[in-house]
Amino acid sequence: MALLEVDNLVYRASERVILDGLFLRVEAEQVHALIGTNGTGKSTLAALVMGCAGFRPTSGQILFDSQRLDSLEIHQRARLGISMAWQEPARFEGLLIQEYLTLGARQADASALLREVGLEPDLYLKRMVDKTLSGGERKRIELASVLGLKPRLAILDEPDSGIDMLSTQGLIEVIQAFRRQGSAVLLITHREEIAATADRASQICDGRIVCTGSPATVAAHYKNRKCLLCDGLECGYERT
Ligand SMILES: Nc1ncnc2c1ncn2[C@@H]1O[C@H](COP(=O)(O)OP(=O)(O)OP(=O)(O)O)[C@@H](O)[C@H]1O
Repeated sequence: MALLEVDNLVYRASERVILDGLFLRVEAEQVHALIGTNGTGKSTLAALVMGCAGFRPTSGQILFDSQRLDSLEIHQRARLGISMAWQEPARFEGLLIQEYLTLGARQADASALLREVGLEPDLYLKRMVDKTLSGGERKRIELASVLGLKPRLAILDEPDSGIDMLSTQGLIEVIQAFRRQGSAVLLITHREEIAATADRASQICDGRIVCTGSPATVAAHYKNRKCLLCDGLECGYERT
């Protein structure tokens, strides 16, 4: 039984079908990359798994460790061991970085976590999590906070996105840190070299998973696709 099982998930918003019968399995302690063109439903899937406000499946189900998540709020899912680093990390005005990194994990070593994401503790521990931090610094700090929670499943939504973000090698090392501590990772990325570090990968297209396999297989499938958004037929998608 996989740690995360998404079965025939449909999600409609504003009369639009965004996820259209999506199946996905993420195994315990594995890094699973999710790739796909813009607007194909990656962040929506992440929000549905995390249980963000306003995101509930239209139909289908999401199981975590064999337990249905449907009726659980975001904090209850967090208690089960699901954590997420957002595409656009939030700011928490009035909190020191040191406090932020130990909020959900009191025993966490904030200095060690900062080093894991390539930030010098002496320069950052006593700074506020506010707008004086660059986008890349906020993203690193959010990754550090998720790492410190030691989640069973970390959902990383485009940890590589935007300017001034983690260097590729630095990010790969952070992903390895998740792996070392036994966290499974759902890794949403547009970068092939980041996806290549995963154990498995899936391609999402028009709200469905159209290919799952090794990162190399999925990247090749993605790059060889005949259309920007396919119906799963042209690329030989077979639902299993
Ligand atoms: N509430 C909503 N109403 C209408 N459309 C929505 C709503 N929420 C999301 N969408 C649309 O659903 C599609 C999927 O969005 P999502 O953010 O999941 O894409 P994504 O794959 O993460 O894209 P990107 O790679 O650009 O981050 C987009 O076309 C988006 O505009």
